[in-house]
Amino acid sequence: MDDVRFAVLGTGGIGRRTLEVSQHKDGLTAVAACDRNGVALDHDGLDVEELLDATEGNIASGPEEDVATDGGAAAEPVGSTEGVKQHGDQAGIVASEQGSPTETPIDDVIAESDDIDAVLLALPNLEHDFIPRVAERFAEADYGGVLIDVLKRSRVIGMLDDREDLLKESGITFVCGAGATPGFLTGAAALAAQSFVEVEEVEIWWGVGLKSGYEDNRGTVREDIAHLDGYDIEEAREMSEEEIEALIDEHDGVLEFHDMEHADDVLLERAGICDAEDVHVGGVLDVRSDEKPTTTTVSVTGTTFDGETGTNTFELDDATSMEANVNGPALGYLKAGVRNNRAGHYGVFGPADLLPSF
Ligand SMILES: NC(=O)c1ccc[n+]([C@@H]2O[C@H](COP(=O)([O-])OP(=O)(O)OC[C@H]3O[C@@H](n4cnc5c(N)ncnc54)[C@H](O)[C@@H]3O)[C@@H](O)[C@H]2O)c1
Repeated sequence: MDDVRFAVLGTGGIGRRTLEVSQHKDGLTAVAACDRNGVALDHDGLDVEELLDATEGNIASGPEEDVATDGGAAAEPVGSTEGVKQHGDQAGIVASEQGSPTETPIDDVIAESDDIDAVLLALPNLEHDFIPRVAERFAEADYGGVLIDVLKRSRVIGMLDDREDLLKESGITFVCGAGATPGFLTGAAALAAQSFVEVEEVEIWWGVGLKSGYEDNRGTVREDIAHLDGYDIEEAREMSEEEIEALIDEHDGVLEFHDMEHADDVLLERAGICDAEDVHVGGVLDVRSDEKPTTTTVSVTGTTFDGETGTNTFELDDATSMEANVNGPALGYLKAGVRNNRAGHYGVFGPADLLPSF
């Protein structure tokens, strides 16, 4: 496992950090990266430092309305720059000396995918079928490697399962929901459940302090707003940057979420650990402080074989940031995906499927 060549689709808040964290992990070489405007490719390995410097404060983020909803090439960007955070001359990857502008960034990576072991999809998920459709395009091109996403919404997992035959035929190992929650914390719940023969409830409660990362994570914040009472995904997608700022002001920078539609539920159910309805996810996001507003915990309550009822709790240190807890696990799951792919295990896998079975 010392020769994993990987690509990142989307170099926003998450994708950039994945590239950065990968430099601290063994055996990972970034060979391709793209955003909505450009692509950087080098099979000998990208100069990650240069790419990060060029895109610092210069992410081609933005609302999803400029991503077409039908399949194929139409899913490429169509040029709107509304909401794009662009402090340099050019937005995103094209500001790097390794980047080239393109109308077809994802297809450009697919064209090179014979020499790529794994592709992390750090793309927005405001169009729920966007990531499944991207997976389909890789399968149609006969890609035989790992695809991995960090998406959050439960309903997307079914859309991936619907495409499992196509993915298997192509030799793709798709690891879904492999960020922090779902991802890291789903895996923690799967481990914590091992004491029990019956799991009654899984409670995930997260805290994120995002002051210094706020600019870089506006895509994620927009998606989270859709989970607030009175909001849905369409409204969140259509909100202007000013409306988002006004909403954040109203809450003094602190947003609290309950009963979020996070795929930890279906991912734990498909691994046989508990019913999706017994999984509850909520948390607190503070965009004005780097301190976590609350400690992130996963509590799994269940009954042991000898009739005891107990709660196993997994707690993250407040010193570990959201970026550390999304990207470390995403790359860890990516490596686990490559191990499985090389062993001929194809199809759709959740984080809990890569851990001890229940
Ligand atoms: N599971 C977790 O714990 C977790 C945590 C945080 C974020 N996320 C998810 O990560 C994803 C990315 O979030 P982010 O904050 O990095 O978003 P972002 O808006 O900062 O970045 C998105 C990137 O995708 C690119 N992009 C958009 N449309 C594209 C297209 N058609 N072709 C090529 N590139 C395109 C953009 O240019 C940008 O580089 C979101 O779906 C978010 O929900 C998951």
